[in-house]
Formats: sequence, C-alpha cells, structure tokens
Amino acid sequence: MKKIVLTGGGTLGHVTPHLALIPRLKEAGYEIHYIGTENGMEAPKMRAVEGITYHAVKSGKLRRYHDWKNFTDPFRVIAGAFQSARLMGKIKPDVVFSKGGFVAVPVVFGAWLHRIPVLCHESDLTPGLANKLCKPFATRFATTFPECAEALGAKAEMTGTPLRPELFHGDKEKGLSLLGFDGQKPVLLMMGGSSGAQSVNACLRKAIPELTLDFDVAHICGKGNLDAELEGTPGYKQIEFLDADLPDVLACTDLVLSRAGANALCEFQALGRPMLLIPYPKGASRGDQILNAKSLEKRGLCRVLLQENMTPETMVKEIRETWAERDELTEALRNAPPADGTKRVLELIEEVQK
Ligand SMILES: CC(=O)N[C@H]1[C@@H](OP(=O)(O)OP(=O)(O)OC[C@H]2O[C@@H](n3ccc(=O)[nH]c3=O)[C@H](O)[C@@H]2O)O[C@H](CO)[C@@H](O)[C@@H]1O
Repeated sequence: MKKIVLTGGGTLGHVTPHLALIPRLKEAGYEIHYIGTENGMEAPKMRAVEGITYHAVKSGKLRRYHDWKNFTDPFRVIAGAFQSARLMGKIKPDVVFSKGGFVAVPVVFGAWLHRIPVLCHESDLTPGLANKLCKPFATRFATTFPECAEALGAKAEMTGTPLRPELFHGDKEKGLSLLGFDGQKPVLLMMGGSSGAQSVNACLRKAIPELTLDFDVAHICGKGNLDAELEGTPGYKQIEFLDADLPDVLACTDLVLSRAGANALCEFQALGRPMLLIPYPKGASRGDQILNAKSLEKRGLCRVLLQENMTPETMVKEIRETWAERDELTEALRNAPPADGTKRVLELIEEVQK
C-alpha cells in the first residue's frame, strides 16, 4: 500500500484543501498520515477525519509582533525538524504533500533528509515565508495564482486550489431554514477568515439597519464574536462558524462580503457568487490578501473595498454597487479559468514520485 504524509497548518486555509484531496487519495489506495501541531486549527479538524493517522510535532510561528515566544520558537522548530525526520523514517511515505504554514517547514526538511519527494502548494499570490523556506527541499510546487507560479520559477505550476466537492452540493432551502430567512430578499453572506474579522464585523453591524432594507444578512463572525445585543434582529443572523452546514448556506447566498483569504476566494469564484472583498490590511499581515483581491479585481471577477476606506456608509454603498453589477460579475466568473485544482494536484502527487 502506498503511503502519503499530508502537512500544513496554522489557520484553516492551510487545512481545507487537504479535506478536498483525502477522499480521492483514499480511493487511490493511499494510507494517509497527517503531521501537524498539537494546538493549531488543523489538529481538531484532522483528528476528526476517519482513517487518518495524526502525528503532532513541535513547531514555531512567525509573529509580526513582540512575544517572548519569538525567542523560544527557533528551538521548537529545530526540535520539530528532528521529530519530523524521525517520523519520516518510521512512516516511510512514498510522497509528502505540504500546504504550507509554519508547521510544514520541519516536515518538508525532514522529508528531504530521507529523499522523499515533496509537492508543496501555495494558495496566495506571493509565496509565504514557510513555502519560501521549503523551496530548496521541494520536488515541485503547485500554486493557485499564475503570478505565484512565475515567482517560484521552474519547479512551479499553476493548478488552482483543491476545493471540497461538498461545497457545490448544498441545499438552498435547508440554508434558508437554517438562517431563519424566507427567501423574499436576496441573501448577503459575510465571511471573515477562519478566525473571523473583527473590524469588518464591527463595521457591518453598524450598517445592519441600512443593509436589512434590501438584504437578509448572514454573518459568519468567528468564534467568540457573537454580539448578544443584536440577537433576534429581523433579517440578521450571526453564526460563529459553519462546518457541515456551510454548503447549504452557500447555496442560498446571492452576494458575498468577505476577507480575501485565498481559499475562500477560490470557493466563491468556483461557485460563481458576486463578491465584494475587504482584504486583511498590510501590517497586520504580509499584505497577501490585498494582492489576492487586486488580482481578481483586475480580471473583473470581484469588487474591492480597502479597509482604510471602510466606513458603514462606504460599505453599504459598495455592497449596493456590487449587487447592481451582479450579472457582469457572475458572467466574468463563469468565463474565468476553473478555480478547482483537485484533479491537477492529484496528478502532480503521482508525478513527483516518478
Ligand atoms: C489572517 C491570515 O493570515 N489569513 C490567511 C489565511 O486565511 P484563512 O485560513 O483565514 O482563510 P481562507 O479563506 O484561506 O480559508 C478559510 C477556510 O475556512 C473555511 N470556513 C470559513 C468559515 C466557516 O465558517 N467555515 C469554513 O469552513 C472556508 O470555506 C475556507 O476553506 O490563509 C490564507 C491562505 O494561505 C491566506 O490567503 C490568508 O491571508
């Protein structure tokens, strides 16, 4: 039986593409192992998947702020590299697929020490630090954006992102009933990243009286971000996070307001939903979301509102304009290259082993 090690973590964006690949890898007869951290978002998500062996290793984190852990993390990364190398020797996989994120670095290095072929995937328009560090040890690179494949050079190819097939099979009526909406008004879905989006949450809440004149608003606000005062507001439903119900809610969504995390973007793109994006600002992050959003905007696939220009008034105005342009946006999305990279990534997983 062939064996594959999957790795990646930190936020959910480094995890959901694996969920798209796992059923197909099982069909292809792979024994599947996942190497992640003890406490990252990948741990509960992957431990819940049947038929996968989860291995936790030590890992560091790149922080853009002062934290005492910045001094201890390099030692954790080194410890993680030794743990990963040992695991590679024990599991002896035929191939490793890495989605990036800080946990992937020691795993990819460990694979290289054992001469195990590695396919890395980068979701953003520019390679993240973890993937840059992994580059010398990777056999091939798959990317979501053409700009990123170009930046990574000969090893890289634009494939799109593996997307979970269940996202395309939601039930509109179930979605409406879950949200408590009657389907009379168009549904506006606000989705932050996997950890929510505090400033967009606050701005959206101020705009709710105006927005609910035209839309029913479903608001995925992130864990711990519910606003008790707004519970029961007609036409407004807050949800911390959606798991199995996400496809149904997507099926009843007419318009999307979102951060510009690469995976969410590809999902909305593949579903053909008109979107207004408010990318996570530079400084708070490496600015990749601004580049992701601008790349789509340049191709006429979305509208963008920068956070520095975001007020409840500009948000309402931009949402109305995006709604007015919905037919053009949907048509452009329909004509864009397919965002789902599942098939090509599976082919590359085979190719790197030859
Ligand atoms: C703050 C930060 O550093 N964000 C980065 C992180 O995004 P982050 O992981 O937050 O966001 P992404 O949009 O890439 O992925 C979120 C994933 O979570 C899923 N989801 C979300 C909400 C929910 O209720 N249920 C659910 O299943 C989405 O469908 C999607 O698959 O990784 C992305 C990919 O490298 C980057 O582009 C982002 O800049």
